[in-house]
Amino acid sequence: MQAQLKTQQHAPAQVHKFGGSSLADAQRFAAVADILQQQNHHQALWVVVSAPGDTTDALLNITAATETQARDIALAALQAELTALVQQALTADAAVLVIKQLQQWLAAVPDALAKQQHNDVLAIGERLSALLLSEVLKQRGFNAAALDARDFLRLKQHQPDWTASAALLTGLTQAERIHVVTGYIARDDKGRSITLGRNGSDYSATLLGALVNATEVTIWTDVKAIYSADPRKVKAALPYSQVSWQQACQLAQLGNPVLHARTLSPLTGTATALLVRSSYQPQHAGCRVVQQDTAAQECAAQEKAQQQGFITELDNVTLLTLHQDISVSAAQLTLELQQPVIELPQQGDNLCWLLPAVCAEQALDYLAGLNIHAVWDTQRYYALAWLKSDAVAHTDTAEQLLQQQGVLHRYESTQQLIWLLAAPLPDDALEQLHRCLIQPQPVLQIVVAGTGNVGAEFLAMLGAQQQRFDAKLKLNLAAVVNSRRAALSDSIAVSNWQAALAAGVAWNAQQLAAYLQALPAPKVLVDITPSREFATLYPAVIAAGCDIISANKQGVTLPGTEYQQIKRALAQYQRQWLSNTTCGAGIPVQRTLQELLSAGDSIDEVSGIFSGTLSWLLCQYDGSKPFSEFVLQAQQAGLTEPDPRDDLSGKDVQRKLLVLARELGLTLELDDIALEPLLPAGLEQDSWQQFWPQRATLDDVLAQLFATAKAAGKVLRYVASLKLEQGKVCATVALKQVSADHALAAIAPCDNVFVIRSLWYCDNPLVLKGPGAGRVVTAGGLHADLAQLIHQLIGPATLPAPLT
Ligand SMILES: NC(=O)C1=CN([C@@H]2O[C@H](COP(=O)(O)OP(=O)(O)OC[C@H]3O[C@@H](n4cnc5c(N)ncnc54)[C@H](O)[C@@H]3O)[C@@H](O)[C@H]2O)C=CC1
Ligand SMILES: N[C@@H](CC=O)C(=O)O
Repeated sequence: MQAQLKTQQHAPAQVHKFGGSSLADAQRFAAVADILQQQNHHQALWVVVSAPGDTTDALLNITAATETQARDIALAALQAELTALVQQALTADAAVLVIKQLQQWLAAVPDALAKQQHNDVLAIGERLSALLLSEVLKQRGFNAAALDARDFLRLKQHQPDWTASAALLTGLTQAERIHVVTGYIARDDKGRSITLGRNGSDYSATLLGALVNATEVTIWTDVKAIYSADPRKVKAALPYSQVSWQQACQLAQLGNPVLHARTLSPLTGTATALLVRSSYQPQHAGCRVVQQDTAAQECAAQEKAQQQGFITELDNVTLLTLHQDISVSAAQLTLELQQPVIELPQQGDNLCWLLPAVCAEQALDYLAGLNIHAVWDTQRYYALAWLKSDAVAHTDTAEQLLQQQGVLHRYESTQQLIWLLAAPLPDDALEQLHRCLIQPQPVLQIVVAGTGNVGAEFLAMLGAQQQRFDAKLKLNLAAVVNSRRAALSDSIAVSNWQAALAAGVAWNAQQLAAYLQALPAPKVLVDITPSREFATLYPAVIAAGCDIISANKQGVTLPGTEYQQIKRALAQYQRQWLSNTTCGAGIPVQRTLQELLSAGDSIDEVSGIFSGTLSWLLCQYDGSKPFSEFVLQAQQAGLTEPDPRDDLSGKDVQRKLLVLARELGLTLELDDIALEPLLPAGLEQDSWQQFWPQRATLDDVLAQLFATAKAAGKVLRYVASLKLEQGKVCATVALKQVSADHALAAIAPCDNVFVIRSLWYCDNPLVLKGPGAGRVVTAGGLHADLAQLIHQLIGPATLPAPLT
């Protein structure tokens, strides 16, 4: 039947469902309108709404009131509350009409109750939400109208009557209109109002999704994902960004509160995607329940599903034992009771069903009506179910833990394990169990931006790092990005990153931020690009919960206001930014300065050779061939900046000096550092390709400088200096001639030298020396930063045994 319905719908459609908490007050109505405004309006937009806040509970109390006076007081209180909501959400003119309508509905309540039409009373909450939201949307200029689901949605013995519903809906649909539909209510085949029970509005949304053949149905709620366990109890619960349809069905059967079996049923086997998103955090991409309608999707979803486990709990449940030859299934009883009924793996000849104790008597009555005899075990249990994953091979520790808590029954199938206990697990035991069953090791999500010289080397080393830390922590490569593409695939095999990137997509900043948001913490972005534009994304990256490791010097040298903005974001979100490779590549110069300062030393001067490229060039150049040929050689060895003129102009050294100045807490800008470039003026213009034909000018200047120095018995060195004297800062970057016995003369090509003078290192300075550029040392330095983050997660490193 659903296949026929699809052919009646032409325009692609989306359904968005908002629950009571998403519509609790006027601000929430405005937030919902904001969300709808941002949707793709080329698709027909259908909205399904629950009653505002606790309105349904208030209406249930009114229907249950036994005294007229108590009922009227409750009605008056509800009217006052809802009137205030309407007045706050709408302009005065629009509010008048809605309030008048509300008054009419509430005035009709006593009569409806007298006629036992309780469901008509319960419908008032959803009717108000639909009317109010459609008016809010109209105020924003949209063509919107409220639609009472009872005008088209028909159910016969709990089952949707697709033919009748589709025919009625066709007559009510208007093109280019946002239809705001009441959730939770429908009519039966006799035309009576019915309610759809617990989470009925979610069911309304998926029924509507099937009727209009929606491409997506989004359930907007107050959680941003489907979690591996209840995130209110288990802090380390993992928010999954995708679950398979099969997993969602199993979770629903186990009574998971996010999605219910009935919600899933109208869309099972269709092409409609189901999303769970938070209306409080609409920037999160949420969780997608994936239909497995293509081989590729099925494969990817299954692979993922095998790695994702879940723990769900049900308190106050009881057992029904039935003979196996019965004509009704647990799924049918679930529909009848609108409560989860879990069929336990069979042990012996009988069937065993687990269900909430509150509805046990109702279940027995229903079964008795079908002449089915069931035995009720009146013991109340706490049930803990584990939906298995391939990530966990054995459960010994979990079993031991649960035995200590007193397991009464245990049921296992290939996909699930259910334990019944006498009392709920304390939260710390649940946390421990989560560690055993869901995440035996913490996972650090790593996103790598930049796959050039250094980036490719970093990725090449990552496989070995994964193995080194394997026993304690999983390093998951969650994305690889370069200037053209992004592989945003949750889990990329490190050996396969090139292929993953080649199959990746063009990306933009918003997509990347949303992807980072959705990744479970802890997560780190490693910036190995040379891009200033990329560095400006840091505040959004930090807001998405990522730590940052950067080799990119652009972020650490942004103008003070932008740099401070990043620092503020780090403080706000309590994240870290490690940037040791931005100066001296793998040499731990910033770390040394940090340690000295934190121990109470005060730094007076940092000077020396900060450029590996220039150090290499000036050590290697002997006048035998043009200087530019050495530059090419350095570039090919991966020593230079992507554009080597960044080195030759001294700009790169100027940046490094600023990095160290900021490390010392100085509020310097790049222009505060006097710069004497090696590159003749004018040659820094245009592209590297345009520069190349003009290289003779550079070659001539260097030949002359070299000859002069040689004649004086000296060598050329490009020297940076940062001096702090009586509160004054003097920062310079310049070419120097130094004599052969000078400390900066006796270096190996590519060496950096950092000479640190301080209160404690006064007459005899502290000197750090070693290769300051190159793929391997820089990628190694990035891994040193990464290791620092890792050790914060898993504890300090175990050092190798001392040499004997
Ligand atoms: N080569 C060295 O010895 C050292 C390099 N560094 C720094 O490492 C960084 C990378 O250097 P290389 O690997 O040599 O550069 P590269 O030019 O070989 O690679 C740069 C990578 O960044 C990507 N990229 C550029 N703009 C991007 C953007 N806006 N968004 C995303 N990706 C972008 C490119 O597609 C490329 O994959 C630079 O910032 C450099 O200053 C730092 C210390 C030492
Ligand atoms: N070109 C740079 C590379 C590292 O930052 C340098 O050698 O200074």
